[in-house]
Amino acid sequence: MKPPSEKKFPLTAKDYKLCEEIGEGVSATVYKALCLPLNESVAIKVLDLEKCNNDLDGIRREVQTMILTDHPNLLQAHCSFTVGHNLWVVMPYMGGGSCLHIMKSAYSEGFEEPVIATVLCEVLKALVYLHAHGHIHRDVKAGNILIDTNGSVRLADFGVAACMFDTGDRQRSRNTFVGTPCWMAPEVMQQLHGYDFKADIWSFGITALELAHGHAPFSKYPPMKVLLMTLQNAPPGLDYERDRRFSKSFKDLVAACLVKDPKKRPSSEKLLKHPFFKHAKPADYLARAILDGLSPLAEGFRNLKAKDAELLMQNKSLYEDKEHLSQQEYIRGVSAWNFNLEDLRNQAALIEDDPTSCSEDSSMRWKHINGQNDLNQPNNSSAASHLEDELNDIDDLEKSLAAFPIKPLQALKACFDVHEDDPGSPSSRDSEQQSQHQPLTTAVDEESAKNDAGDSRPSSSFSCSSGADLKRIPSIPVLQENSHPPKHFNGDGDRGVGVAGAGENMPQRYQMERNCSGPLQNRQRKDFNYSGPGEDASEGAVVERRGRFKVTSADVNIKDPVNHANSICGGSTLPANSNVLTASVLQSLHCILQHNTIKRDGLLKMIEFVEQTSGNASESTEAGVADLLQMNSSSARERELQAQVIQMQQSVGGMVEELQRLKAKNTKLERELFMMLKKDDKIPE
Ligand SMILES: Nc1ncnc2c1ncn2[C@@H]1O[C@H](COP(=O)(O)OP(=O)(O)OP(=O)(O)O)[C@@H](O)[C@H]1O
Repeated sequence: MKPPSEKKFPLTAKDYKLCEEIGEGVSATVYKALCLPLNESVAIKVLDLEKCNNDLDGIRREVQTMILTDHPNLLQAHCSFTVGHNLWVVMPYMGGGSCLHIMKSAYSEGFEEPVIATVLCEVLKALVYLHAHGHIHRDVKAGNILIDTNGSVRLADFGVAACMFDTGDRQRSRNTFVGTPCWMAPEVMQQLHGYDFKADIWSFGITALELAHGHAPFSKYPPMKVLLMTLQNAPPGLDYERDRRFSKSFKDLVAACLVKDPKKRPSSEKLLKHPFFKHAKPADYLARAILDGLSPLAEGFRNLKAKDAELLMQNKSLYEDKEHLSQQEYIRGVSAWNFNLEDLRNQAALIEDDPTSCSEDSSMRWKHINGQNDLNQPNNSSAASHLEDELNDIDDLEKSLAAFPIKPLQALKACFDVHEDDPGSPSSRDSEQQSQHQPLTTAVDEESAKNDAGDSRPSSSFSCSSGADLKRIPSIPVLQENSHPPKHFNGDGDRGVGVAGAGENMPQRYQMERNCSGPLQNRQRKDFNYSGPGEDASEGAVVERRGRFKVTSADVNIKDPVNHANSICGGSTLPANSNVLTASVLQSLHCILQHNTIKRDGLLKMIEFVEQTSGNASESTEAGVADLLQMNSSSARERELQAQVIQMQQSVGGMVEELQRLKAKNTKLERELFMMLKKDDKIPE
């Protein structure tokens, strides 16, 4: 319970003087301000209720939680009120800014271990308090860890906090998809059985990695990829060469938090007893260790923004291509994005449409498929390398199909249907079942991932939608006035609320455009070509976007080994040294034959799989299929799955046609070869 506030913060905009911009989030801009009657510096978070994607409940919950909580490590709001269509949340000013801000300003490689231990220990105390009071924070990350000039640490941003005691409709919110993808626990992504405070422990572990490296794992990837990697890969950790500088206890702590099964993660209370926190130091240590020498917050923020702008301009002149530019913005901004379901859907739609190949580590795959590596030798004909590419495509295809019935996809489908909030969503299959389909893992290159992450704070908002029903928000009371603080903190968000203040002018916003740089489809399109190494060791495959959602034969025509071989042996004249030619053609033909055999096998497997998936639904005892059947037959999800099966069947048809075409070419080539050999035989005569 929070004691009544001694100070009464005014509830009208005219009592505050907005100064510089000090931060920008997905849905808000934060200003340093002066509370005139109290002559006190404050931070004011200005949320545009018309633009932001939050619902009224979410906003109200954030502010209520911020006001009601009372813990030295939680950022408590002084008060809030509406100003026109904006909500102003008045908070203590934290002069050091967020850990993310500090890292971007001066510690792009992350902090030293004692700093990390100190920060995390304070954050964990806040989590212990929140969890004990029935709250899940749901957005623990460096951007939400604020540091004051004296080094004190507070966890901020209750924008997505949920109450574990909620029931009924509000409980449903814990079966929905909230948070920022890189920090999001697998069970939050899956939404199969809801989640609890252990989701914060996962985010806490990711935050530990973020503080250690300067960026969160997978932060360079688009949200969809982050989802798939989080669900399918081994949890990230401090396992790399560059992590040698960290102690065993730190590595242990991270490993304890980043366990996929939430039941196996420790509670916040238990975690606080972890030996790692013996390294934690008093707050003033932080002030000395990381704040000394940093420029004032507003100036630092301006510099970062200018850097961002410069980078964007550079990219613009480099690429001139808007889509590519959007990609760059996207990559830089991903760590600050809140997850937006609509965009995820858009990404999924894009995945279905995008025919570009995204092959990875092709040589590995070739070996995997072919069981030999001779074609990878440098001397081999280019036909062979084309073949290799094609084989990779087939492998993608097989991999995609093999992965189709497993849990992550179901989970993602569940995500798309989030609004249905289906409690009977398909239950998961174990990862062991995945493993039988898992193709070879890609080699990892964390350093390159790190370099690519860019880590510049975006100037951006990603998901601004006008949200028709939000129009009513300003007319609805938002927050209990701080002049009547609640007597009890019982975790119930349904308290009476009051509105104060209205219609004051907003200051001129920093004229930098926010990052609403077009629909995600456009941003993503080129990124799909990215085939760089993943950041973390994988227990399963890094999922190919294209293959995961739609199997097409589109790529088969891109590099046609048969045509290539044709170009070697075709034409009306024969080279002088026909024996050499014959040998090379023979080699090519051998490759083609081999390729066709493998392709045929791939097709057979695919046909078999599609038949199984579509044909035995009624009798299947397989968990995934049975789970699907539990769903209402008229559900949108089932229809979607059926549509996918049909799509796959069509793809199979396409592949069969393609195979026939290749076979015909093959026969023609064989005939030509035969003729050539015959001709060769005649030469001595
Ligand atoms: N009280 C504060 N004092 C100082 N700086 C702050 C304060 N609150 C926020 N900031 C700065 O503003 C940035 C944006 O904060 P904000 O809470 O608006 O994020 P958000 O909109 O919730 O974004 P996200 O969704 O990414 O968490 C923070 O990362 C921090 O650098």
